[in-house]
Amino acid sequence: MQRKQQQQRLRPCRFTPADALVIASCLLLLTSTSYAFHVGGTGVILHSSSSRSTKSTSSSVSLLEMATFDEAAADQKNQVLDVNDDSYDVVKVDLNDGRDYPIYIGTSFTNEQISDMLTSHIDGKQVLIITNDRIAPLGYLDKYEKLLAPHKDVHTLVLPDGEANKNLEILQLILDKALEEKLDRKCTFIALGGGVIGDMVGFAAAVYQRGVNFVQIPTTVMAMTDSSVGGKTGVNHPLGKNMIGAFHQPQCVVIDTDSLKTLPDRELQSGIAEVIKYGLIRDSALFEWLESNMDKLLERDPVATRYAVKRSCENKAEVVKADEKEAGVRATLNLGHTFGHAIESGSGYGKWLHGEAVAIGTAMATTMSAELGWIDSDLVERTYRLFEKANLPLELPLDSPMNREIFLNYMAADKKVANGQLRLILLKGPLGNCVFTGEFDREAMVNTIDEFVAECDGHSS
Ligand SMILES: O=C(O)C(=O)C[C@@H](O)[C@H](O)[C@H](O)COP(=O)(O)O
Repeated sequence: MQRKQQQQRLRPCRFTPADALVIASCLLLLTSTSYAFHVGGTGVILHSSSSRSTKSTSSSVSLLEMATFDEAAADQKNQVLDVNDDSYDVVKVDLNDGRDYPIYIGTSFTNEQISDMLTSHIDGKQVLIITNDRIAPLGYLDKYEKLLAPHKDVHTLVLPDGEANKNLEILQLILDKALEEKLDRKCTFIALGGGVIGDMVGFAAAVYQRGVNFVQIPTTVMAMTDSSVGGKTGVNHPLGKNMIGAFHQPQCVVIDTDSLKTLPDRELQSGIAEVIKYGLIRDSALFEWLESNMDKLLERDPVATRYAVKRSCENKAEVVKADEKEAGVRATLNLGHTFGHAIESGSGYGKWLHGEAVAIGTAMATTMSAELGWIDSDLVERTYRLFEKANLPLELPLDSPMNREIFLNYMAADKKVANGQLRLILLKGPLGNCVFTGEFDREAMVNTIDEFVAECDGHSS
């Protein structure tokens, strides 16, 4: 492990009276009811408990409907898919009300294949392709525009790249464009880009004329393995990440892993954080495969890449099917995100790539799980080693503004807070098992935060 075992030499925090009040009330509120369930490994065990009532929620039904994933995946280690480069895979996202949709995953799709896929999922005549100013000059926008032009009335919009631009002001530009072009309710928005574009375009589609169709064409590992699937759309607010949004599912997701050829290394590594996440929370075989194949992923080996993308999409589709609107098990996809989102918001959007913040957040969740005695040190070491192999950060830099106060403030507003109680996803048991719970020792959480901020500027200032 490279991360230093930081001494808990805690200097007194300098809170203003107002800050102290906020934090004190957060900590008090966080000790109310508790609700936990356990997911992972070769099955799904539900154990929900509450100090006020015994909850038998609908999430128990969807949880138990989940397949036993590890059995099917038992032989994954060192295995790569026997895929023909000319073929493609389809992972289906099963939803109710006829909203099922396919995720097409291929390497070097032919123009005809792309055109067929897109036109078969775009009903109306009008299309608005939205991308960013990093993707557009690389030729992808031209390519999709030309492919659709013989069939559709195509409009395009290029937005500024980056997490700092995932906000209501930039979202407004999408709505302005749609209105200027007189796009009607039958139109389809196409999100061509990474997670920021996908989340924003999806949200614009959710609210434009109270909802129009949209299609995801992800171009980053982050978007291919996570954000383009499952219908979480939205924008950031200065007071919290993804705080304004909607659940709105796409018509289809078209993943051409060829587009990763132009992805900067840092972005590639950032996306791998979410792939590691699936391994940690529910797919131990994927984790083991990553332990053996990380080099191939970093070298952009097409077969390994496609395998990681497909496996991630299968995991995500399975969880989304079980719990589309995050009533329960879907929250497990948030491993490391409560800490990570606090880091993204508290450091200023754009300072960290999402996956980098999630990597540090996952290191925090892993450290806390170990401090609680829920996982053994071997799992902590394997987790750290895998993130290190992916060149992902596991600690905050010395110049980070983060401190305990900032962490707790953002975490108290996390979307998983219910009735004042903060719930976290923590690892528990062998690799591939996690819990979503509010029942944990607060001291372990605060100790973990203190350990990670001990040498940061934010702590000492
Ligand atoms: O799809 C989900 O559900 C996830 O939580 C996946 C996350 O990896 C993703 O970052 C998501 O956008 C976070 O959502 P949020 O609800 O925590 O804002």
